[in-house]
Amino acid sequence: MSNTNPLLDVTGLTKHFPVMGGFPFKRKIGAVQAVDGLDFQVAEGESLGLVGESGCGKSTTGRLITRLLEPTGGKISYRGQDITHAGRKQLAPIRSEIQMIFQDPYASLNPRQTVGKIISGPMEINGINPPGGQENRVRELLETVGLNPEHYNRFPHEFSGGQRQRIGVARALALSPKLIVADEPVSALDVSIQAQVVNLLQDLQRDLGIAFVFIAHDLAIVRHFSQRVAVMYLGKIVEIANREDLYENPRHPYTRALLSAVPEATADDVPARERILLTGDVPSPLNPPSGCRFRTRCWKATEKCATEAPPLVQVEGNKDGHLTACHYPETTADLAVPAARKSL
Ligand SMILES: Nc1ncnc2c1ncn2[C@@H]1O[C@H](COP(=O)(O)OP(=O)(O)OP(=O)(O)O)[C@@H](O)[C@H]1O
Repeated sequence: MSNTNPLLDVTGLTKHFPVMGGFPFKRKIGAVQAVDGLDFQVAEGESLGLVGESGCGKSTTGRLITRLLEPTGGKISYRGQDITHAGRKQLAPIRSEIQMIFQDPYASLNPRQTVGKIISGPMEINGINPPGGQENRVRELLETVGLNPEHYNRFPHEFSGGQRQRIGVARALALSPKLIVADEPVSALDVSIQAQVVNLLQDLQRDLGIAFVFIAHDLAIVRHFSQRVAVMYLGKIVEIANREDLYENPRHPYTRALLSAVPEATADDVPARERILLTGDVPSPLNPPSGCRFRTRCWKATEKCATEAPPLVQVEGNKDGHLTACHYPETTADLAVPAARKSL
């Protein structure tokens, strides 16, 4: 990706949710460090996958980018404009360009509104009357997402999960966005339907040049969709790289462990990737480990990992934006042999 004029430029993005307690007067007794100092860019028309286990801060990141949440720190620039703390008025023209698709196609559509009303909603709110009228545009959008335009007057409960997600996609397209944040858009769908919706999003990215931040807990889904992938762990990006580099040469032990859980078809003479089972739970973001946050589950951790947080830096010998945050990144030699695990 070109780093000149990214569509979205995020630096040091942080969101800490205050935790209140105490009696009789409630006061702040701590903070959930949901997102803690993220740096990444998204180029025009590019798809970035954001991957990690439940609770690592993916949805919070999506909501910060779309400014549904107010950041605690850091900076969000959209087309060179600082929108970190932009008010309603400054955000108005940008709101139409950045849209979100949600995980649950059942909860995200108003059951009392017709499909036509749901999809034209964003046009209505923004006072946009396209040439040919709103109804015409909605019918076009239904076709774009692979639904019959005759569905215009029907209600969400008349549709399957996959069809409902297509309606959600049509609504996101209504204002011709430049960037769509798709938050686990297929994880609530049957496996047989997931690929169809991913293919639809892929077509939109290619044909309409829309950039995507595609949030998923599953590296397998992101693999076919994203040109670049960022792996998150406990509020931090631990590795970010082009798709090929990330899947073929993971440098962070956590990425390697996540990838080892992705089923793969191998030829008879190629050994299957060794499965790395991480022990222990993800620590609480209320009180994350010192130094490297992954160290309590990492087979390579040393004293240094407990005292020094590793910065996200360029992988040695790689000039193409492959970054990792690890004091002891995996080497090509490491990847050839099973990970030696040790308890900490
Ligand atoms: N409004 C909130 N108030 C307090 N804590 C929150 C709030 N929203 C999220 N969190 C916490 O922030 C952390 C990150 O949550 P987030 O939903 O961003 O993670 P995620 O990676 O998207 O997980 P999932 O895949 O389960 O949605 C979690 O510990 C979560 O409990």
